Amino acid sequence: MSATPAPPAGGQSLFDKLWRQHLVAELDEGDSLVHIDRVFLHERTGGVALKALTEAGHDVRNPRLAFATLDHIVDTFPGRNDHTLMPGGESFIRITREQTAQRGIQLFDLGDLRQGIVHVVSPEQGIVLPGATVVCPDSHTCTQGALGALAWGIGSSEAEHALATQTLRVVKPRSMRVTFDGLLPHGVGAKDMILALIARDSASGAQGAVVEFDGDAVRSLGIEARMTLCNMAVEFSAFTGLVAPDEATLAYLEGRPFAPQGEAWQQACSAWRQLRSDADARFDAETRLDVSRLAPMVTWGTSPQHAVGVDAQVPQPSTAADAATRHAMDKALAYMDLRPGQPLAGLPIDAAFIGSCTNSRLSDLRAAAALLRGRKVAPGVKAICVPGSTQVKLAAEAEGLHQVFLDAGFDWREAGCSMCFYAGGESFGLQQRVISTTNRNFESRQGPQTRTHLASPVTVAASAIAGRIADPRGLL
Ligand SMILES: CC(C)[C@H](C(=O)O)[C@@H](O)C(=O)O
Ligand code: SF4
Repeated sequence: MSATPAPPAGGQSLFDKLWRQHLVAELDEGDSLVHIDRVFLHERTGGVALKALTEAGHDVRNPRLAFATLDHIVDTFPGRNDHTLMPGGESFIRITREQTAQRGIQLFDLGDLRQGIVHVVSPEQGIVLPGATVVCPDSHTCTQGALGALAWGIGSSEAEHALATQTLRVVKPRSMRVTFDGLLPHGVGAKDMILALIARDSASGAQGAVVEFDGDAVRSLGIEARMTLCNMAVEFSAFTGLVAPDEATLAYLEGRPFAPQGEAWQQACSAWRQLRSDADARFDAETRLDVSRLAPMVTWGTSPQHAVGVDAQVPQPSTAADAATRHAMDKALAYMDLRPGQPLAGLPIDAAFIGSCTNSRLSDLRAAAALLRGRKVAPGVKAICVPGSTQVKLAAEAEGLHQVFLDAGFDWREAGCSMCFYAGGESFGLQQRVISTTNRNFESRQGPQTRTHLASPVTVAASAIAGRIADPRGLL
């Protein structure tokens, strides 16, 4: 172990600054010990981590800095109770309740108005804050980087370490900046931006880097849309994603239950206004993407990198750069039951899903509802809307959005992950074709042999009405 070196003058990225602020010590073998400001847990992985900690005889270092929610396997059916469709799922719920109660950790349980998907409720409650380090045993923790935090997904044993010590051992990741230039066309949003980036640079494009998203197109996104952008950083193989906080971030956080109040709020704002990359910051990698002519994006295959504009055709594996890519494309097309050169628009769908930590916030539901108002889901299409949190659900209901979804023919559910992730219970059915606002289109992700097409909320809404993959632009 050695003393922390003096900070280099200038040239620091936001990530460098956050890293330095949290560095406790440099350890051997290139590891660093970093302070962890918040640990968030959910019932699928968090209860197990707490139980292991109990069995090992360790205390939770600071229970007030740990939070838990029920989201992954709980039912989302209206009038739900503790029942879950996941075989054996009740034990995950029970263990999470027992362990959080024993440890004095706040749990956002069913019936608690703060319940919802972990990455939706953490910003909503003001638990994640600019400049904070936040970890959760869940890969989409990167979502929370949208607030200017260093937030990343960890494994269960790391969660135990973080709970017991309020620190983690980490090898400092490399850094990358992605600048989105231009202004987004009407009907095109954050989901399309991130799918376009991953499609262009591949699902391994970030190679474990902390990716800072910047540029005019990012600055003009609302905070919830920035969460959509950061949510899929992990699908780009990033360590995490983040956006430097600005006045919009501060306005979003002001008055949230766990955000600082009064004098402490003013002090926090002064510190947060310093959180940005220096003009001469150096990154290990840099790339840019102009969004001014971007089309709504839809995936055709089984990786988020298999995405094209909704007005484009399924690509030809014969044009792939190498044999491995060609083979992967052939396999994806066989799974998806598609032919090279086939137009994506017009492809009949069986189901439409609006939800998940990618696209289930109030702004997502408003955008979809604006398109659905006065229209009906095509006959034979199963359409489901699952708000990301109980707060989102209540806010949507207060605006009458639930009625728009119900009138159109959508199910209106309780908050949770639901069919974003097949937990062994509810699914769309064998080989059903689903257009979905989620973040993963892997084989069987939404149920056995389900064929998932990822898209934005407006593209999913337009497709639900058409009964086929459809371009939302003419309908907005
Ligand atoms: C179950 C959980 C560990 C998992 C994750 O880490 O992301 C899930 O949230 C997912 O989206 O696949
Ligand atoms: S909504 Fe989906 S991606 Fe997000 S945490 Fe839940 S299962 Fe994972």
